[in-house]
Amino acid sequence: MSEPRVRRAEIAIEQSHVDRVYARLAELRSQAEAMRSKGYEIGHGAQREAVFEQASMLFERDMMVYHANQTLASLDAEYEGLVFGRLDHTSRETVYVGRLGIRDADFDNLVTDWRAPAAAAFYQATAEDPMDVVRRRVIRCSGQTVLDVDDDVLIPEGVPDDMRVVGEGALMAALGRARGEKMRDIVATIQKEQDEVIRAPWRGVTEITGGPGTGKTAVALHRAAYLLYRHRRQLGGAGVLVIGPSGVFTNYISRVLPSMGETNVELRALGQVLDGIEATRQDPARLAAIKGSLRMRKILLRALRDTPPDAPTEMRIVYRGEVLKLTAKELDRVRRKVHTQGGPPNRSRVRAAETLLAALADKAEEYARADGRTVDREELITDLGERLEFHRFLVVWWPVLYPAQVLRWLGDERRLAKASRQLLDSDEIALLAASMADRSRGWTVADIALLDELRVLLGPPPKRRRRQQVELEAEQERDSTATRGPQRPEHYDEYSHIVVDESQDLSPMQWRMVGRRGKYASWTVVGDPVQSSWPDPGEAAQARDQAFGPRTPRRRYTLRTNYRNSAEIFALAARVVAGHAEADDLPDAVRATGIEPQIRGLEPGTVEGAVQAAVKELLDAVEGTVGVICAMDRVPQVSGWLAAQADERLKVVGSLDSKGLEYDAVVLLEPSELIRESLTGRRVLYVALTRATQQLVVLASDDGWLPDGR
Ligand SMILES: Nc1ncnc2c1ncn2[C@@H]1O[C@H](COP(=O)(O)OP(=O)(O)OP(=O)(O)O)[C@@H](O)[C@H]1O
Repeated sequence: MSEPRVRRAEIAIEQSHVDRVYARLAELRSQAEAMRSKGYEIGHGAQREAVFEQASMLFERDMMVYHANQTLASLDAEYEGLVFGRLDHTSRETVYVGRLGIRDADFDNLVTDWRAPAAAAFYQATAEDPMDVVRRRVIRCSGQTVLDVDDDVLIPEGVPDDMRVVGEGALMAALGRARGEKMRDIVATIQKEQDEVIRAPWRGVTEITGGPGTGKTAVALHRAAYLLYRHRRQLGGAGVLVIGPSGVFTNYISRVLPSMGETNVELRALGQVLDGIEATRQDPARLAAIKGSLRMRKILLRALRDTPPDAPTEMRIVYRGEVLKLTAKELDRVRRKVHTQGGPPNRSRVRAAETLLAALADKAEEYARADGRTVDREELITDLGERLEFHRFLVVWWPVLYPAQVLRWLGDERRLAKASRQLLDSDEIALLAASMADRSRGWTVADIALLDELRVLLGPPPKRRRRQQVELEAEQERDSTATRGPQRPEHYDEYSHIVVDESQDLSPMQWRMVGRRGKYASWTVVGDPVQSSWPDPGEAAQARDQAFGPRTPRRRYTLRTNYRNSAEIFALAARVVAGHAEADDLPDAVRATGIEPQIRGLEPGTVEGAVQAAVKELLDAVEGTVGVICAMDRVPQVSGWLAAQADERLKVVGSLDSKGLEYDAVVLLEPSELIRESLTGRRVLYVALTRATQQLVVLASDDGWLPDGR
């Protein structure tokens, strides 16, 4: 038979299996729906029963409805193809591999879940170690239709006469395909080195390093899905948290886990870790470096111990006809005493009251001594402690404090200077105070870690005040940022597994924030030191080690193949970062396209037109997305230039927000500006240069960004 006829025949064989799978899926769906209705019926019946029976029935109903809903959610998830692989073993047994495991009515496997041990050979078998697999087949579907098949023969001498082999290069075909707005899963083409990381043991810390495009993010997400499948009992309850650098990024990766049937993983950007607030704005590099450094912890601690701006500066209270007066200095002494006894201020109210009463008693004794009298301290303390006026004073002098409020105090330069003695210089103080004083623009991503630190340092407000806190913070955010409904209202610390992507960029304060959520967790940590935009890696490493805990075992994997960029594009990126990375840190790009990246000079006054022309050209040249990457503060201007080019495939992003993203084609505007705006200049430029899969146009008015200016 000719090759096209063989291919058609093989596609037809796989189509008949895929049809059986979908028919069975429809049956399972209606069973799940029936179970859900039955669950609701039990609930209705229960209303008429005795209370204890009602409770157990309601529980049963909840479980049934829960399970039915879970099943329906995973059956309904959007997939590009439920069945994507097939293994033919030497024993002639065949195993179909897919996103879910499905059995027929006789309990025989129709599809094996990709995460099950029986599917491991799909990813791990090689010609050297074929694991009894004669033929590995990738099946490409659109909806329920098989479009193509692609085979690898692992034991050529084991191919039986009636087995046909079609095509080659499922991976290359997948890499060459156009990119959409959201990342796709890679279950059908996971490579062996990646599979090893995905299936690594769940305990401890698994570190994944590798250059751009090596699949670190894809691997980390598939690992989350794998771990939940294999260790749901240990990990499912407290849940899995995935932390990404930005909301744009979490949105980009949001479809990967649902497409594998996992809907219970929480994705959060660094600006969204704190419930109720969503920060998207980035600070300029110098300011971000101050806010992210460990010095801030001490500054915050000093700030919250300072006298609140509205606190009264004097106390007067009448006891037995005599005015007892505490001056500002004396009140400060009392405040210091309460703080030095430790404990978060919101939990130290009672101690504050006791210390204040003791100071009043001291004062009364001091007056009495002068007149040769004595004072009954106990009586004084009981009497004053029960007075309404005393409590009225206490609530304003030792108010319940909220993180947002204390952080705003630092907008007062004098107060900040006091809190940052010997920690910040005067320029840094001016910069930080100006940022905290500016209420018009809401919080930045770096502020979230500070708010979280304060949350812990201040301690929880009394219960009835918590609602007020949410309202206060919401009110402060209303103008500039959107509020999110709290998903996990308390118990922040209970995630069982945390995935941190782009971990090279977490500041020490962000590591503290994330570490707080993983006190008992195992970790998957993804990063590439060469792409780092954080200026003090030593301090960040220290905070990271603390987040993991001192005795947590670690294992490290390095991925070395760049699946994203064409070899031509990556060669330019590698040249630009050469002096800032060891050759061993740079991956190999596997796919050549024959299209070199273009570098076009810009003359003054031609920038807008040049951007518009390059964008138009690239939108015509590629089928998928086109990204325009520029310096962070240029984004509004460039978006304005492209407002008329209404095309959903076009996105404008600032350099820092381009982390982790990818486009079919990229226009990179003024690379020297990217270097200047960041404290780790070339590394950020390297990130921007490695976002394109097919075509790259660099528009530059100078050559300073190229090594040797060439
Ligand atoms: N085995 C694979 N099969 C198909 N596509 C793959 C495979 N591995 C990686 N890719 C693709 O390569 C691209 C890069 O992957 P990913 O974004 O995970 O890389 P990364 O290492 O996180 O990159 P960066 O550090 O630049 O953010 C994605 O489009 C991903 O789907």
